[in-house]
Amino acid sequence: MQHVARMSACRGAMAQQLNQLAPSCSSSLFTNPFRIQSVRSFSPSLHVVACRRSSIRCSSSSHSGDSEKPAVGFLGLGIMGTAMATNLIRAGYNVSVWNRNPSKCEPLISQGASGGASPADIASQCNITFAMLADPAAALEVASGKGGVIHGLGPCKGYVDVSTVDGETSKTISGLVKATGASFLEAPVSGSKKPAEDGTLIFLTAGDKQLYEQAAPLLDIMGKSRFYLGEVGNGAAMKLIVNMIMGSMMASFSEGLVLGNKIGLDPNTIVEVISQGAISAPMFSMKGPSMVNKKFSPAFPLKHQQKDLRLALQLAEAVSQSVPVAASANELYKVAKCKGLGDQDFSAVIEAIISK
Ligand SMILES: NC(=O)C1=CN([C@@H]2O[C@H](COP(=O)(O)OP(=O)(O)OC[C@H]3O[C@@H](n4cnc5c(N)ncnc54)[C@H](OP(=O)(O)O)[C@@H]3O)[C@@H](O)[C@H]2O)C=CC1
Ligand SMILES: O=CCCC(=O)O
Repeated sequence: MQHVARMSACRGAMAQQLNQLAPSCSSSLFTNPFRIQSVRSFSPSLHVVACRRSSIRCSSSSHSGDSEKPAVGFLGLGIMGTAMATNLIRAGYNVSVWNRNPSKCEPLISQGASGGASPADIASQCNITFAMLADPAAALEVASGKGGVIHGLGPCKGYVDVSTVDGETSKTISGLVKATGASFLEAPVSGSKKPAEDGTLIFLTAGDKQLYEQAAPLLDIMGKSRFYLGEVGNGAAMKLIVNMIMGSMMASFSEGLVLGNKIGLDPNTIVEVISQGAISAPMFSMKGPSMVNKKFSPAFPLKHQQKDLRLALQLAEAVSQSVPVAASANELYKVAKCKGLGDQDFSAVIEAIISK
């Protein structure tokens, strides 16, 4: 992990140097919103064609006076936000935190973070503010409700929303943020509680390219790779497609375990057989043993997986695309939610199948 962190730091510094050399330009890299730029495939040639909007080029001094590091805000300290903010604190950043339920700020404050009275308060103190919130309603509330982020934002500030929301919500937040003169990046993540703790998330970003570059050293502390996908909405769409596939895979895996068990096969052996074949996936190997033991300690809460399937179905509906497998999986997650399993891990969807 230290190795990953060191490599990320080097990549960030290298990108920064190259960006200082970057000419003002237009490039086909930016005309195709789906062109991918990832840390794993970092190459100087990708960065030297980076366009920079000088109008939002600002100094990044922190409130502690450390001009090397921006002051960072973090809003939303659930399973993911707590782990991500912790990594920023451990990397030596001045981090200010806020959570709706303030008790979740305490462990971070005891590690050196500052607290804030509201999202606006945090945004006004910080250069870059991250938000990791439950769903579109929460993301909108924190961005623009009473005491919301936009009341503390302004020119030279950046807002990075890493929550999983739909593209329309993200575009609405982007518009509100940009109206203050601040810049906006959507950056939902692939990876769950453990990758968040280990700093190995995958960021799916879209929006202001300069903010992407400014936030890169922070993303590289929290993650192992990052993709820049162009216009706001593309990061959200990528995330929803990944989670649509994941939700269907988990439902199908659950069906196999339940059927196999019913006809007398050892479910642990099913997990082992799958792990050695072409359909092996880390998710099956990680979740299988605890599912067999009916242990659903939440890493990715089931209610969020159902939200993501719902948003993916809306995305498909908007372009008249049939997604019958995902639609069917969504029904199972709805049943599981009705059975009171919303706060359990999403692998608890197996309980919706067992009762059928
Ligand atoms: N867990 C995972 O594996 C992953 C989750 N995600 C996504 O990340 C986001 C967060 O997930 P996770 O950390 O697991 O979720 P949690 O349920 O653990 O945390 C949700 C956070 O949102 C806050 N929140 C909810 N509603 C509101 C509101 N109306 N106003 C202000 N704050 C609100 C909660 O505050 P409070 O504490 O006060 O309730 C909490 O801080 C979700 O969009 C999820 O889909 C993405 C990748 C992986
Ligand atoms: O949104 C949650 C994703 C969980 C994962 O990628 O393992």
